Amino acid sequence: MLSVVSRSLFSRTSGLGSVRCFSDLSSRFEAAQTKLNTLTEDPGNAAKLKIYGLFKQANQGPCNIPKPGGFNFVAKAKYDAWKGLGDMTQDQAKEEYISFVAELAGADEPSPAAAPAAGAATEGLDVSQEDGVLTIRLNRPEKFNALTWAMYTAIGETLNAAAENPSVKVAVITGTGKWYCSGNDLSNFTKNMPAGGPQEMASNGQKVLNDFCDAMIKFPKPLVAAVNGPAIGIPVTTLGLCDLVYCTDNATFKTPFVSLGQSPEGCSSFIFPRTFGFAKANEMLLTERQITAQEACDGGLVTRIFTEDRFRDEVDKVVKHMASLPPQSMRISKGLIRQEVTEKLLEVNKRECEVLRERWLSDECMTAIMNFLNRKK
Ligand SMILES: CCCCC/C=C/CC(=O)SCCNC(=O)CCNC(=O)[C@H](O)C(C)(C)COP(=O)(O)OP(=O)(O)OC[C@H]1O[C@@H](n2cnc3c(N)ncnc32)[C@H](O)[C@@H]1OP(=O)(O)O
Repeated sequence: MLSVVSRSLFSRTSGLGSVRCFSDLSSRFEAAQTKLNTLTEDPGNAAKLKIYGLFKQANQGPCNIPKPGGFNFVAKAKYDAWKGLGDMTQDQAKEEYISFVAELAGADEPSPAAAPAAGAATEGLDVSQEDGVLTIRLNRPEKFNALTWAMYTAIGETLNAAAENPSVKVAVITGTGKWYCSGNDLSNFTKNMPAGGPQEMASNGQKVLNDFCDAMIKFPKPLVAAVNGPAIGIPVTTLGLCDLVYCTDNATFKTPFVSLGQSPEGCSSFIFPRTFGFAKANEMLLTERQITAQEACDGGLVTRIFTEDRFRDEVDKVVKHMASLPPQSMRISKGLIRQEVTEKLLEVNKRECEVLRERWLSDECMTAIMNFLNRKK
C-alpha cells in the first residue's frame, strides 16, 4: 500500500532553484515554488506526486533514472509521477507546475483568477472559472443582454487579469437566455451623461470602448465566443477578435451602425472585408442586412454551428479540450497566428473609437438614439 508521501518530499520539491534565471517563465516558476511553501492545507498524495513529477521534468527534462525495485513504494510512486510526463518539454512542465500551484493556492486564497470576480460583481455579468475555463456570461436577458458601460469595463478587466493568471487556459464569452447580445445598450448615451455634457460623455465612451476591444485584441490565450442566439452590433463585430466562434442554428447577425448614425467598431472595418470579402462585408456594414448562422459560417466569421440542444455540450467539449493542452504551446501558437495583425488591430481600434466619438456627438446619432428610446411612447 503506498505509504503517505512524506511532506519532506513535498518540501524538497519546493526548494528554490539554485540557478537564478531571469526569463519570465523561470521567474514565474520560482515564484510558484515559493507559493507552494505557503500553502496551509496538505493537498494530498496525488497532488504532491504531480508536483514532484512536474518539478523534476521542469528541472531535468524526461525521466532519466531506472525504475526503483523492491518494496520501496514511495520511490516507485515518485518515479511513475516523473516517468508519466513522457517527453513534455521543461518549459511546458514549468507552465503546468505554475498552473497547478495556482489551482492549489486557489483553495487557500483568491487567485488572480478571482480578480474576474470583480466582473461578477458587475450587474448583468456573471464570471466563473472551472477546469481552466473562464466563462464571461452576459446576464441581463430582460434587455437581450445589451451591454452597459460597466459591463464593457468589467469584461476588459476580467480578460486582462485572466491573461496573466496561469490557472486560466481558455476564456469563453456567452449569453443568458434566447439572445447572445443585442449590442450597446442604447440608453448608455443618456445614462452616462457627466457634468461635462455630451463632449465628456463621448470621450469617456471612446476610452471605455477602446479599452474593451484592446483587451480582446491582446488576450494571449484562446478566446471563444459561444453565440447562443441572435446578435446585433458590437457582439457581432468583436467576433472577429475571437479565435473560435460557435453559434446555435437560430443565431442571426446584424450590424446596424449607419442607421444609428454610428460607424463600424470592434475592428470590423478591417476584419470584415478580409473575412467576407468587400462585397459581403459592405452588405453587412452598409446595407445592414441580417445574415443567418449558415451565412456567417460560410463567410468565415463562425467556426461551427450546432443545434440548440447540443450547443452547450459541444462548446464545452472543445474548450475543455483546449484547456487540457500545454499552455505554453497554446500561447506561442496563438501568438504566431496573430502576430501579423495584433499591432494593426490596435491601430484600427484606436481609429474606429476616434471616429465613433465624433459620431456620438452628431445629430444623426442623437436622433436615431432618441427614436429608439421613444419608439414605444
Ligand atoms: C462605451 C460605448 C460603446 C459603444 C459601442 C457601439 C456599439 C454599436 C452597437 O452595438 S449598435 C447596435 C445597438 N443595438 C441595437 O440597435 C438593437 C436595439 N434593440 C432592438 O432593435 C430590439 O430591442 C430587438 C430587436 C433587440 C428586440 O426587439 P423586440 O421587439 O423583440 O423586443 P424589445 O425591443 O421590446 O426589447 C426588449 C427589451 O430589451 C430592451 N433592449 C433590447 N436591446 C436593447 C439595446 N441595445 N439597448 C437598450 N435596450 C435594449 C428594449 O428596450 C426592451 O426593454 P423595455 O422592455 O424596457 O422596453
